Amino acid sequence: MSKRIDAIDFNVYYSKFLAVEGVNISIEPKSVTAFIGPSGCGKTTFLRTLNRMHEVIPGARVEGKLLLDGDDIYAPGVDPVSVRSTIGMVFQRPNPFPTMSIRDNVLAGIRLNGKRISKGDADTIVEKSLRGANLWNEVKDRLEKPGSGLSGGQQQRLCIARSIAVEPDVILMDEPCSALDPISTLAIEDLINEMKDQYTVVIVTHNMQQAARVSDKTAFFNIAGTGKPGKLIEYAETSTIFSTPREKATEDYVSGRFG
Ligand SMILES: Nc1ncnc2c1ncn2[C@@H]1O[C@H](COP(=O)(O)OP(=O)(O)OP(=O)(O)O)[C@@H](O)[C@H]1O
Repeated sequence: MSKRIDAIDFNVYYSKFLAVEGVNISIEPKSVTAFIGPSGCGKTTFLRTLNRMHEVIPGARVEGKLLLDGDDIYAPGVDPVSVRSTIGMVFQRPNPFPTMSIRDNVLAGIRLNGKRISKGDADTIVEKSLRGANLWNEVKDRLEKPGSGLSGGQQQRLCIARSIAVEPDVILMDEPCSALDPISTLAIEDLINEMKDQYTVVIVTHNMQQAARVSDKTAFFNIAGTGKPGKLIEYAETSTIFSTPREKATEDYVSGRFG
């Protein structure tokens, strides 16, 4: 089930360094939201706070509220591991477990959560997840072969299959196409378009055309200078951000004048 995310007066620190300051944003369910902005403005940092991945870094912490359908994921007593199975993540470089079979890669998240499942249920999940990641037809005859034998684009779709196998509500993607060729990139973009029927999708991208192609809403982050915190400058419908943004900095960035 797709869920809504609300960040309220949200600050993100690496020890004493305030990396992202004062974010207020509401991310809609069943939609794709893109985070754009120049290098170092905190896109990845903020993305990683959305499923509590940020806090695995020693000294890293947050302030403010982060609500998933109204429930604060940072409230005392909330288990970060369960947050991460509800809010999945796909990384820049495809990272399937190299020696594991394609089938076991899809099931890895479920097994990590300690769930016991029958062979029949596992078969169903593997097929459904691989179909959901548009990979089934390409791998159905070699499910027992290692995941590392796939092309880069196929490996990334395998990682997407692995993240949807645990039936998350939200999928976070950190530049999921940056290591891929243009054809594989288009395959992933098509997939992102389909995924929003079921999930809340948030994607960090450096590629402006990609943001324009795949996202419903776009958040532009910026940074005033080295050592300064990144801030959310403007958040609106993607078509507005790319045609008639409210802020000059947004216009300069999307028209390629800086960044
Ligand atoms: N592990 C870390 N420890 C300390 N500071 C960090 C760490 N990771 C990132 N930072 C700092 O936090 C700020 C935001 O970095 P972040 O990687 O989130 O930006 P970004 O917008 O995603 O950049 P890019 O587009 O280059 O990936 C930067 O000043 C960066 O140096």
